[in-house]
Amino acid sequence: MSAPTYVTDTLIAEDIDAYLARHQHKTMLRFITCGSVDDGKSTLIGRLLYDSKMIFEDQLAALESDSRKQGTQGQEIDFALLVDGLAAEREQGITIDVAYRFFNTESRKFIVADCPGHEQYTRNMVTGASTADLAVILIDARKGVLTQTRRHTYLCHLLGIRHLVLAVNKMDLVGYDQVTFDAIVADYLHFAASIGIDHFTAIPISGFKGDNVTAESVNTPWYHGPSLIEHLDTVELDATTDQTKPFRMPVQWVNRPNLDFRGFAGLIAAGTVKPGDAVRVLPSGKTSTVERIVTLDGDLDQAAAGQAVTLTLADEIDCSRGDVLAAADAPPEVADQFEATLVWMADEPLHVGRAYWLKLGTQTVSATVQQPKYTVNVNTLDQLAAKTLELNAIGVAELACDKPLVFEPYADSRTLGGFILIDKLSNATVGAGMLNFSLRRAQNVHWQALDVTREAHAALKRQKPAVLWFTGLSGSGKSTIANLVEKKLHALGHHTFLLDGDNVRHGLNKDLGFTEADRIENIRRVGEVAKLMTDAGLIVLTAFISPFRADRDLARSMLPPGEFIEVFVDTPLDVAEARDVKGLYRKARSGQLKNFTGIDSPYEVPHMPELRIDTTRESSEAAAERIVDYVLGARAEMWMPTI
Ligand SMILES: Nc1ncnc2c1ncn2[C@@H]1O[C@H](COP(=O)(O)OS(=O)(=O)O)[C@@H](OP(=O)(O)O)[C@H]1O
Ligand SMILES: Nc1ncnc2c1ncn2[C@@H]1O[C@H](COP(=O)(O)OP(=O)(O)O)[C@@H](O)[C@H]1O
Repeated sequence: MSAPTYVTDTLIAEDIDAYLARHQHKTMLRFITCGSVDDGKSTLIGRLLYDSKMIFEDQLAALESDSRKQGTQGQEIDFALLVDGLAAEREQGITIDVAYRFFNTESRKFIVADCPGHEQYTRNMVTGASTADLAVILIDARKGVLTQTRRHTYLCHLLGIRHLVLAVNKMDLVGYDQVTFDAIVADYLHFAASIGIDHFTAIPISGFKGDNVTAESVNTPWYHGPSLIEHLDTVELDATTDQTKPFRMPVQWVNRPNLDFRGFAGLIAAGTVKPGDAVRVLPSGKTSTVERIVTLDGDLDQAAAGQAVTLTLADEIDCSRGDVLAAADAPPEVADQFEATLVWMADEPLHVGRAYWLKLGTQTVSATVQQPKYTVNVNTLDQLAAKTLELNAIGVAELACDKPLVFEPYADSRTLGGFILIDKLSNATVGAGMLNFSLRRAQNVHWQALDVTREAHAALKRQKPAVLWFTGLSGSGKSTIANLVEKKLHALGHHTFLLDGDNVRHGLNKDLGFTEADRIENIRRVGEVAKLMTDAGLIVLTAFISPFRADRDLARSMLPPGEFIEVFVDTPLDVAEARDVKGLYRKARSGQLKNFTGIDSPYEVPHMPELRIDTTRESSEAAAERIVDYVLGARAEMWMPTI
């Protein structure tokens, strides 16, 4: 095989338009390099960049002088310096973030993600691997297959990378010995097969000397396969494979410049599409026919996976951002409960039962994750029992969404099976996940349409249902005020029910304690019960500390707008502690009671409660009056009962 010719120009050397024009016909391969510092990952990438002349002259000059200064490779160029951009990283000798580099050959453009090798950077590696077509797993020929080789391979496989290259590096240091190479390959083959990998390409290389990297090496006459760059240049791309699958296009946005044109724009995730093809809009299931395929360069007769297009349909059907257009006869599934594999990416662990935003392509829903079925020890691949997922943990759990998702298992489609979880308050990405399958549960349990509706229940009681959600520290006055409010409402002929923390914890929630996870579950259940009670037409009062904002917000989200009234009983800690109605603060201070709210367990104050009661200024009686006025006042006037 002859080595591909490199493109020798650099970006600054020519006009950007000419550059783009010259490269636009090229296909793109995204790949990731895995291995630890000592395996020579940065050196290898540095060499690929250097040999493809994708380094600017000023960088080159700096590189040569840096190489001499650091003296890591004698008088020779240390390619790793080119890649290990961060100063801290150079000092520590580790690659800490995902760095993306670009280079190209005559036929392909490449984006390489240089991912850190250490276990504490699993999340970074997952980020890089999730979009890669190929992974280069580097092994030091002197060391062979190590724990981290197995970990990286497992992660790459988990993240759906179909092409694996086992680059046995530093062959120069083992005298280019074939026996060493063969033994490593046999060892790796054994492991790869055990986790379901059926093929990989093994190449003996020296990133430092250049053997089999960008050209065949004379030092390995026993090796007859391609050099690394030849392999990267010819390996089949995911987009090519995806074209043979049924058509799918998540709708990115609806293009409606005037009344005569309505197009659905998106990136085709799989398959091909032609005018005249029957398509189905999901989740609604409505069908239509493709009329035109519009692009900036004019209409197309056909488009395929990887292309960004705008489709117009023959019928005026509902379709908006987040919907998926698919082949009418082979649509993806729609479901709201799944088993998924999750990678936890936040310092704060997963909160079982808490609602997160789940973003899958253009679809966003609210989702809760259940206790993991197990987590995977990424070094031994053992499955372990776990209550939650900590930073960098990988686990399998069930999750439930508040709305159906159009999806495919991740193994079939990264686009329709891969998702991220976002913390609703901080907006930070806390996890990444892969949908494994839908749970039939959701499909077989249908909402039962009740003849006596919630409106009918409420109308008979002549009241607008509501949840008065009292929140505040222990001893703040929640129970006292809620009791008074209930008495007043009752006296006025209203149908009410008070759910009190102490009482519910003796029955429905007697299995729960005061850990963060248990409090989340406590509030989730109370939210569900309160919602059912409003369905029955009641005015519900709840008196729980409910210390976490996200959980109160979840309870709020279960109800129609205006029905959830958050009452923040705002009593400073020192005042509540001085009252110490139940003697619990004293116990907490003396260490007899752990996880006590305000002492060694947090309380997140509401940002925008409907009502705030400062019990140091307002008597319980006055507060109760004010709350009753609010519930029966402006809110109620707007409401006319209908049966
Ligand atoms: N560790 C710890 N922290 C806080 N509270 C404790 C704890 N242990 C027992 N108790 C008693 O339980 C009551 C709070 O239960 P809640 O269900 O309201 O708590 S939470 O909403 O789940 O946080 C609370 O009642 P109130 O004082 O009425 O708030 C306490 O009496
Ligand atoms: N303005 C007020 N509102 C409510 N409670 C008050 C007020 N002032 C003093 N208290 C006293 O504070 C204590 C609150 O206890 P409790 O209602 O059981 O609180 P929580 O249910 O929040 O734990 C009661 O002893 C109550 O008499």
